[in-house]
Amino acid sequence: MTGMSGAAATRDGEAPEHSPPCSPSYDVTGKNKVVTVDGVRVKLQIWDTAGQERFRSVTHAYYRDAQALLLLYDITNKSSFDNIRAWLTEIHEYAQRDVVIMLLGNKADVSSERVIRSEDGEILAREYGVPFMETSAKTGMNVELAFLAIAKELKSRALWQPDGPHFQIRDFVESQKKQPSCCSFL
Ligand SMILES: Nc1nc2c(ncn2[C@@H]2O[C@H](COP(=O)(O)OP(=O)(O)OP(=O)(O)O)[C@@H](O)[C@H]2O)c(=O)[nH]1
Repeated sequence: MTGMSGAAATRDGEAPEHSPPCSPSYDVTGKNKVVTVDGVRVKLQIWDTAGQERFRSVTHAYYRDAQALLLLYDITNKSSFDNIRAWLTEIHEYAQRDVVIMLLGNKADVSSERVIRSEDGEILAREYGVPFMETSAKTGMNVELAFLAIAKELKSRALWQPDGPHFQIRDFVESQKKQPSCCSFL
């Protein structure tokens, strides 16, 4: 999966306030995920874009109401990485100003075909002030962590108090993320 996925959170059992409209370009089925954060079940309603090639035709309504956006590139595909800047420009223009953004470099299991270094993802993420990690949908590396971090951030915002502790999503991701096992070809 490359491109963008959006998420909106509710406490489990509540109906989401906003849903993306129906379109053949988006998979809006079967993507609800419940994450338990400190005893609170947070339901994430997740939807995907169909792939980076079609990002220009994305209907902005799909992510206008998203509370979180996961931007995925494929570490074996340079154009998917190059498209991330265009996604970020779109987000800046059309998404909610306080949307939670996370950058993910997927397919970290196929190190032999890697063309994007982990540092390149880190540099891009730092430039935009967003958390970053590499993932593998195949092995599951860091996948649960990505959803957990989003759920924690959204729960923290929902329960925000001026004097309360503030969850720092970037620190959390940095402290928890696993690095891909390195590097049989080096
Ligand atoms: N090895 C490996 N393969 C993956 C991983 N994630 C996805 N794939 C494979 O990559 C291919 C494309 O995955 P998709 O999820 O369809 O990617 P997409 O960018 O959403 O593609 P479109 O929806 O067709 O635009 C599939 O064959 C997946 O099995 C991963 O982390 N590791």
